[in-house]
Amino acid sequence: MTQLYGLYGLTDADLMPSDTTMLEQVEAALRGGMRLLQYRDKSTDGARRLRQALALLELCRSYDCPLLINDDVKLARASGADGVHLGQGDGSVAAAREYLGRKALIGQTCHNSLALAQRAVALGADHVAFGAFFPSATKPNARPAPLSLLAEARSELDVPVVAIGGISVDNAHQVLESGADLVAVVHALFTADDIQQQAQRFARLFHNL
Ligand SMILES: Cc1ncc(COP(=O)(O)OP(=O)(O)O)c(N)n1
Ligand SMILES: Cc1nc(C(=O)O)sc1CCOP(=O)(O)O
Ligand SMILES: [Mg+2]
Repeated sequence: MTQLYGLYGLTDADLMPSDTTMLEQVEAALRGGMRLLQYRDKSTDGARRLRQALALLELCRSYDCPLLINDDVKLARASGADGVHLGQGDGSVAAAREYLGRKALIGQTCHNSLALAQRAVALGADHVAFGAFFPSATKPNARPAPLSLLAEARSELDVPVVAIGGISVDNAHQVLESGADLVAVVHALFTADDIQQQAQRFARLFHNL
């Protein structure tokens, strides 16, 4: 079973406008030690989304890094990705578990609510995400979540806990010391001048725990 731990990168179509830039940036993060990737793309071009998911999957496989698809269980199954990430409005976790099978990785956004996380796990999620812990350039209107929630989640839940929202190399220690198992990052990772080195900086924070 995959151990979920470490740096969790999310792709961003604005920062990665072509397949080539996306794959280059993701590969740099993988070389630096990224341990989980989410393909997050809000476009409606199904052919492009399938092509990109397949290309990411091939790349991720060569680094032994699982790939999750944001929002879209059908694309997760069609591409053969390792699983899916669902928001509260993205369909049922139980239906996703049924559709993708028992080995699939299924994460759900739980905002600032332990109750939502307990429900997600009861319905079949194998990891949960809380946020936003800091102001996010990618999602400026994300609902804030307190650091104290991470310790509570750690003691109440038996699944890996993801922290997201405005996480940087400088503030990540706060969510890690509070109990997060993974830090999910867009801006502070993929806008770095040297993405590989930036991923290494994030990865080192986990070694020092
Ligand atoms: C790891 C992780 N956590 C939270 C989210 C946000 O999901 P959601 O609320 O469905 O919003 P969108 O990302 O779909 O805009 C996430 N994608 N990944
Ligand atoms: C996709 C997403 N979801 C969030 C939530 O709080 O649920 S914050 C967020 C964006 C994360 O990007 P960055 O690292 O640039 O802040
Ligand atoms: Mg969503």
